[in-house]
Amino acid sequence: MISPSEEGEGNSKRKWSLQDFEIGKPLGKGKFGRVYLAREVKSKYIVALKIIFKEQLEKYRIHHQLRREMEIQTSLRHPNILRLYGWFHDSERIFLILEYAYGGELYNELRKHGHFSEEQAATYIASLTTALAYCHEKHVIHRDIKPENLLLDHEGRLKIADFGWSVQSRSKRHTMCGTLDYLAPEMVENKAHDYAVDNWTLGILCYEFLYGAPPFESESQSDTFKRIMKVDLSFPSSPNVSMEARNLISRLLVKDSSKRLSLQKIMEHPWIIKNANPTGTCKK
Ligand SMILES: Nc1ncnc2c1ncn2[C@@H]1O[C@H](COP(=O)(O)OP(=O)(O)OP(=O)(O)O)[C@@H](O)[C@H]1O
Repeated sequence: MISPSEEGEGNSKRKWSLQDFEIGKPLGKGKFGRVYLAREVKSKYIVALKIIFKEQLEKYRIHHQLRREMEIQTSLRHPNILRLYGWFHDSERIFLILEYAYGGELYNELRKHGHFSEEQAATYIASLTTALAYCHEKHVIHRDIKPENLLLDHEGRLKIADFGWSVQSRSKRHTMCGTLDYLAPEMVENKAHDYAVDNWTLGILCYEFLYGAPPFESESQSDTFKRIMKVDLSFPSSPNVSMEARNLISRLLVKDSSKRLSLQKIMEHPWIIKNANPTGTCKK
């Protein structure tokens, strides 16, 4: 079966419309739209159709952001990045034709189990690392990697979704964005930042995957802020978390962004080598 994109390159040759799809059950609701399971009539290919109301985009003045998100996501081809096959619109709505992630949000898995095993956590971190290396090669910094933006396919393979906050750039950035818990010190302080912000986030996620909560979580935003700035990191005693895992986390949560472990070094780290499943799949 061919995917909608293989019929024509992106949106340039193939013009999609609502008639090309049978709409199925709702998959979820976001801030700006709803997502439905859908099937392309001709190929019977299953996709997720995200519907965004133009009125909402105008109200929140995010049409430029969405356009950027769509352009970035259509240009990326990686097994751990959710495909955006194309888009179309009518007078009121914009429709995004997305790869369907059968396993839903990684966040739900994490909440259901409390934390992941070392094998699962390492597999997700390795998947994220290869996907980010690919993004960085293309000069894309994601900047909003958090469990809610990570989906799972039918084999438990991680897919990065939601490029709303990502930027395509060769220079250091200054914009403030994202949820505080996952932000690197240079972003909290609004200093210039570069690709190493994603490496910090990998450290945060690795901690959260293994312990069930992000490391600097606090009662208030200002306390989280202070803890990030101090890199106030502690490891609760847990029989499930090895010394090697803690070593990797400590080498990513480093204030000086130039001293953080590189993506290549993450892939060579003993904890990843020992625990990550090379197929990238995780059976529950
Ligand atoms: N491609 C997909 N495959 C399966 N489920 C999806 C897919 N995309 C979204 N979903 C589900 O639909 C829900 C809403 O997605 P959506 O992207 O609109 O919300 P969001 O991630 O909260 O983003 P935003 O904050 O930008 O609105 C998600 O929580 C997810 O469970």
